[in-house]
Amino acid sequence: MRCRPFPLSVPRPSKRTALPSQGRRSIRTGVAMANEPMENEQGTALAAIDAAIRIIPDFPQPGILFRDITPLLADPKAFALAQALLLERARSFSPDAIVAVEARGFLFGAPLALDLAVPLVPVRKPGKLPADTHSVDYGLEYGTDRLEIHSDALARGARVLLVDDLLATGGTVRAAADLVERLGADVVGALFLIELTGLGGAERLAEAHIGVSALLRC
Ligand SMILES: O=P(O)(O)OC[C@H]1O[C@H](OP(=O)(O)OP(=O)(O)O)[C@H](O)[C@@H]1O
Ligand SMILES: Nc1ncnc2[nH]cnc12
Repeated sequence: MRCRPFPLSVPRPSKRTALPSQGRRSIRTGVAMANEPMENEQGTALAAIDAAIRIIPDFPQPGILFRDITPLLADPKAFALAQALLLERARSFSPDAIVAVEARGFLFGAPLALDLAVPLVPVRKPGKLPADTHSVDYGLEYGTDRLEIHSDALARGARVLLVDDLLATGGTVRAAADLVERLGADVVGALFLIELTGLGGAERLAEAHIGVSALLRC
């Protein structure tokens, strides 16, 4: 395994809040389980997810080790495992809305919003959203960019879970959090497939009081 599994850093849903459909289910089959040891099954699933992520050196520029999720997307079993584990974590935040960041964040955020039956709100690159927007500039591991959100996308006080594929410097999700807060909603956490450690992302989000959960740490 090239990345380390990142254990649950948020409380599991309590029996009180768990719906019948939220009970423990086999990651492989989706079937409810009685006493199977969750940790071993998670470890196996995380190893399969990790194995489906390809590392491309020097993309998009020299010195960057690019984590390519396209083999994961092309492997329905590994993709389903990743979504099942992300869903378990997402539930524990009890979000009212999922805010997902263009483009790769959409791939993981959209199925989570459907499974949780909460609104999906896209945060997009500039010039893509047709109605009135708020925008913010931010820095990337490789370059700078701007993000936008529709001004009417979130209710004031909504509990928002931010979703993206990967946390590097934290600039993207910090910018998305700024947009959410400008709309008067509350960021309850940030969920990732991969956290790259050593780039200060989790620390940067902690400064903004945003807790991070990720399936893999690299
Ligand atoms: O933590 P950070 O340093 O901000 O980096 C992480 C962001 O970088 C990547 O997106 P990218 O901007 O490359 O866009 P894409 O999803 O459209 O490929 C990735 O999907 C995250 O959104
Ligand atoms: N190293 C990396 N691999 C994939 N996506 C990224 N986004 C920012 N840094 C990245």
